[in-house]
Amino acid sequence: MKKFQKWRKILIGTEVFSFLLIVIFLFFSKFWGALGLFAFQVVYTLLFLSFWQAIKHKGIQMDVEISRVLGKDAKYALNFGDVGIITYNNEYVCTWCSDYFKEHDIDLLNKKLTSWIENMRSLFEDEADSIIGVSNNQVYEIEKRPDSQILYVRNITEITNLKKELSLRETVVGILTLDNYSEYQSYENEEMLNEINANLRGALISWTKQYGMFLRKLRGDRFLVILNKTILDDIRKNNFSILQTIKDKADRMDVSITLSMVFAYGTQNFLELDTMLNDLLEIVDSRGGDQAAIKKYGSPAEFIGGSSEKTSARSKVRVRIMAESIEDLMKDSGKVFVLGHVNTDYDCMGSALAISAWAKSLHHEPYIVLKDVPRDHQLQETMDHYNKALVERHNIVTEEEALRLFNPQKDLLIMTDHGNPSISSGRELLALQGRKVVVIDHHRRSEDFVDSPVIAYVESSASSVAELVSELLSASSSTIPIYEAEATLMYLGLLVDTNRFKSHTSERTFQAAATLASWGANTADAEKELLEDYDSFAQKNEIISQAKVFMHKFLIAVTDQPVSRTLLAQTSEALLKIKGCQAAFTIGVNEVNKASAISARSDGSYNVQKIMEKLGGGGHFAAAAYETEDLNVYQLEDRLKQALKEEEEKES
Ligand SMILES: Nc1ncnc2c1ncn2[C@@H]1O[C@@H]2COP(=O)(O)O[C@H]3[C@@H](O)[C@H](n4cnc5c(N)ncnc54)O[C@@H]3COP(=O)(O)O[C@H]2[C@H]1O
Ligand SMILES: [Mn+2]
Repeated sequence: MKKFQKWRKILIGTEVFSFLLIVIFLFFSKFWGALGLFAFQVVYTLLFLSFWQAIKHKGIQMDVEISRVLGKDAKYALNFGDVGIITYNNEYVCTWCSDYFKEHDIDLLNKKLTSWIENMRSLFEDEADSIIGVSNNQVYEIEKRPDSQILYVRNITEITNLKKELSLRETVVGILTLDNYSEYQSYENEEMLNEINANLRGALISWTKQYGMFLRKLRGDRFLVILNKTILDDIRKNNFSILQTIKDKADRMDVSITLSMVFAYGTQNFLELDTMLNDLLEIVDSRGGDQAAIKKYGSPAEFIGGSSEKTSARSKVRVRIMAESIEDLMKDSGKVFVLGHVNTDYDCMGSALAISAWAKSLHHEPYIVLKDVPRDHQLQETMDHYNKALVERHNIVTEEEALRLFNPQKDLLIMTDHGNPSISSGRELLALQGRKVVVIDHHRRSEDFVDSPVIAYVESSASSVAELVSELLSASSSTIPIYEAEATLMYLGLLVDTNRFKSHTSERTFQAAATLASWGANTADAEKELLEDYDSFAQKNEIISQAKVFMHKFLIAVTDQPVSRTLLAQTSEALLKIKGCQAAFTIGVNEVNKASAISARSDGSYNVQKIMEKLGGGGHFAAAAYETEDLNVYQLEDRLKQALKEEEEKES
């Protein structure tokens, strides 16, 4: 319309000019001339206005046909492909459109295009080259030609519906497992087993029937199910209520059996699905069972449930078998290299020392790859205290030194207190071809787990690796040189990881503590090692005073000052002492790498691991953490709050 504005100026110009002429005629008393001119002016104005009105109403429809612009063949091609073309002006008003729109009863000419499909805006604002929009239940794909004001439109309703339908019919395979069932099978009497089968297996079978799944028993405790995406969505909507049903029924019978389910989909390659299911089963098992894991091919796995901390299911038999297997592997290998995690803590160092002593007892040269790796400063102080004994009995080396000594064909790597190569002190060692790895860990296993370990002893039911290792060493028949220094460091690992026997403890934890005491742990002085200096005490209280209540049951404290990860952990632990606080989160800048870090703790009734995993971190049910260089502390606080809210909505 813009270029027609000049016509308005011409009209006004001529009107003024003829008005002046009329005045001049009147001045010279030429009445007839004035009257004639006036009549002409009226007719002229009326004509102009009606022309203007017509343009406004009908638009500047220049009678352009595609066939004239592009030739007849192109017009047929466009008709055949059912493609429409639109041109528009700077105000995003349609200035011309092809016959396609008339044929489909879409009236666009001279209308704002966004009034037809709202999200076309992103095309105009150059945010996207093509969009998918919906109008009148029809789905259109609209593409913009670069550097011009032309749009191509295609109706993709049918394809979209087919795709949706296809994805709903997509095959999903799953495996359902009753955790711990096999233990009962070996120890319980026939009568009890019958009751378990009738109650738990019965409930499971009728649940799968209710949803119309295909079900086949693989073992006494394991079932294969085949379903489709629609059914999976239904189960999800129901929040996998069967998990709770099984748990409740088991509670009533006083057996600790829970349900684990894994589902895989997203590929037609059944071998691929098989691998996905096996991986998921392992992950779910090492996360403690009682949960569902779903994985779409190519996307990260999603975990649902797991709202109970699994009670210890690690049988004495399993401990003995593990101890024997690890020992055999050490015997068959050359040197043994023990790897820990960065930000080394008591548990990691204590268990590394114990494994080093174990290897030594089998006459193998052990190396602990934890030299020059950032470590907790209290740990450093304790190690300084025991320096003489430690230097005498252990080789602590840098990764560089280890790389020179390491022979991938013969030597053995043992990862302790971690299973994720990216936080390992031996990242480059782990990347070498043909290396043999053993993992001993108590963290719930995440997806970033080291590739093809020979043995993975991952027990999330254990309080600490110190607990696991003290059991392993007790089961070994060799005489292991562990004295006060090693035992005290392990005992401190146990103390810190259980927040001084307050969380994540089981009967086995206290047994481990007793074992460590019998090996010479200085339990009386251990507490003293954990005393804080005044500065960190003051800093901690300063952060605590900033803490705010969130959603009535969380406490969140934020500081933009550089602090140690340990201080963040200690602050969250301190916040838990406040009444009504189910989970505490402390956010600060990690003094080592300047990343924004969160340390999360719960009183055991809330799963903080789930929240940290949602952000990209990990940990355990009651103690978890996350670190990122992409957000500042306040942005991280917002992300955390959002995650807490989302989780709450999901739960309700
Ligand atoms: N970037 C990340 N991504 C994914 N997961 C992450 C992560 N950073 C930490 N985690 C996980 O979160 C758990 C808690 O870490 P956080 O730093 O709060 O707490 C750590 C550590 O800061 C704290 N700590 C170390 N020395 C301490 C001391 N002297 N006094 C008190 N607490 C201490 O004890 C906890 C030992 O944690 P543990 O290794 O068993 O378990 C860790 C680890 O599993
Ligand atoms: Mn640790």
